[in-house]
Amino acid sequence: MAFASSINCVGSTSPQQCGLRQSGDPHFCRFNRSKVSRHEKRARTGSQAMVVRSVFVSPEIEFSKPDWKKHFQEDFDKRFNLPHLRDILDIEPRPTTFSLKRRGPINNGNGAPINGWNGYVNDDDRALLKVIKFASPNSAGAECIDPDCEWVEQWVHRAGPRQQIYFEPEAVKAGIVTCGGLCPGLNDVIRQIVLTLEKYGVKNIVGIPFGYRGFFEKGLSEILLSRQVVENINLAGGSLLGVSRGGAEISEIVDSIQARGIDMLFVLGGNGTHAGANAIHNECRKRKLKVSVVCVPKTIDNDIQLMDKTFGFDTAVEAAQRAINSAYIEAQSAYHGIGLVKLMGRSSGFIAMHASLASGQTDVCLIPEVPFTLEGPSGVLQHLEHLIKSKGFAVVCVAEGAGQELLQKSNATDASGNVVLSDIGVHLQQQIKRHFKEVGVHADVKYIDPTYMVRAVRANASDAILCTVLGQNAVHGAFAGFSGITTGICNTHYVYLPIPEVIRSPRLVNPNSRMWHRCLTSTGQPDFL
Ligand SMILES: Nc1ncnc2c1ncn2[C@@H]1O[C@H](COP(=O)(O)OP(=O)(O)O)[C@@H](O)[C@H]1O
Ligand SMILES: O=P(O)(O)OC[C@H]1O[C@](O)(COP(=O)(O)O)[C@@H](O)[C@@H]1O
Ligand SMILES: [Mg+2]
Repeated sequence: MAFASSINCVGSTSPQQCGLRQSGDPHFCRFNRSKVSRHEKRARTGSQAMVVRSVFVSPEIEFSKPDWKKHFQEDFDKRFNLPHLRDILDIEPRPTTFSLKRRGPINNGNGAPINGWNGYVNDDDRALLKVIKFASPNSAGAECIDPDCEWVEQWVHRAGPRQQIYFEPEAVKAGIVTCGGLCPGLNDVIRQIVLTLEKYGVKNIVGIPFGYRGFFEKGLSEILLSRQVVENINLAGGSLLGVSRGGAEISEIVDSIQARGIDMLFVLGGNGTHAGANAIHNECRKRKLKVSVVCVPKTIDNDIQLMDKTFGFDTAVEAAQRAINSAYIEAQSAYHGIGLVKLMGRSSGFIAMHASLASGQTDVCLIPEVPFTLEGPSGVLQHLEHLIKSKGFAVVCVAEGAGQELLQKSNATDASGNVVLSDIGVHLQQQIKRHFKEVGVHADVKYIDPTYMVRAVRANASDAILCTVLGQNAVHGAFAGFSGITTGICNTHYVYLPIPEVIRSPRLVNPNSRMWHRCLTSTGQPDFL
């Protein structure tokens, strides 16, 4: 199948770069050979007609048929439809208790707005997911649906308060849980969820300690939450509730949800946490429980699909940039100094790329999505030698998941099943020292690993705002009766998305994107291949 391998993602050479590492989904960014005749023709004539997809496209869509767009859109609407408690339960809504006006009634008691004023989101409101119309699959950063990159509208559900709600606030017990690793802004989101729940009139709010484990591990008890408890928690990093990996026993968790009488569960976490939340949602459905499971994506790596960014990412970049700045000062002040900074990014190099761009002080940025060699005339070490000889110092920024193929694999996994990576930072440090010793050139290598310092800081202003909106929207989503959804910012608008769509694969830096090209322009680095 020479053809299939020739039309993988733009600029990618491995399945990981197509988002296949976790999803194993062969359709994520590869066309079905038998159904793409025009594309095939182009590929065979040798042009660079390779296409990156921003969304999954069902293998059933036949691009050779004139009505493929209609089928795509029907399929898209079906997949992005939000699961609702009504799907399994015979329930009626009631007018909301969430008031948008300070004084006086906002509706006449049955939900109809007074004087035509209406500050609520309509269930039929939609936001456009993608706004660039690419002229060809070869346009920089093109994300296409079909081989010819035609314009296709992709509408997703708008987030926000609804006029009708599906819970009696006074009777609601709400739970909040934070899973995975830390991320700046967790406390901001917890705080906003609590404040918004109280605004609806909810009185029974609890935190589940230390992630999913808190549901069933002995000795861990619920933390009562109220405005008073959460008032100042946003002033510190970390999570008031604690976090953990592993321990996602779905049926035990749902038993525990039932035993505790939880009606709404707010789950803050990354890809793994979302998979767990979706499983909890499905188990609740199976048991016909009136439980709303709503996620807020938390990942410092910024690796959740479809979203502009996740909370904490801006803050992480700011903190990472300070580490790069220190490496720069150290390198510049030393005779033949080389500053080396390792940043987080298990499979996605967003922090390394953005921190390099923000600082403007990086000469070499290495990320998991872009393969590189260390040795040889086009290798990283030769380039560093050139930098030392030409400008006297150099700064390297590497993401933890970069260059794993150069290292010995440990085969170890953490409690959540994530592969424990080999340390590329330490490896680079050793290899740089060895190389310069071998070529007889003095080099003073200063290695900085600020990863946990980056993760532990409190959210900056822009993240604090993002956390506020996402926390509030999570509560609005639960009261609206949705379950199995997550909240996010897509193309500057706030939306709800069904969980499976955002965790098909981790979001990766597109090596053909303008942003990666800007990073290369800024660092001045060559291809290391
Ligand atoms: N596929 C999965 N199904 C159910 N639960 C999962 C899955 N993957 C991870 N989890 C659980 O989600 C939690 C967080 O996962 P982890 O990968 O550590 O962090 P993150 O959610 O940030 O990716 C852990 O408790 C883990 O056991
Ligand atoms: O040492 P820990 O706590 O397992 O965290 C390390 C990992 O956390 C991450 O920041 C990702 O965390 P999440 O999986 O929670 O999103 C990775 O970049 C890093 O590999
Ligand atoms: Mg994860």
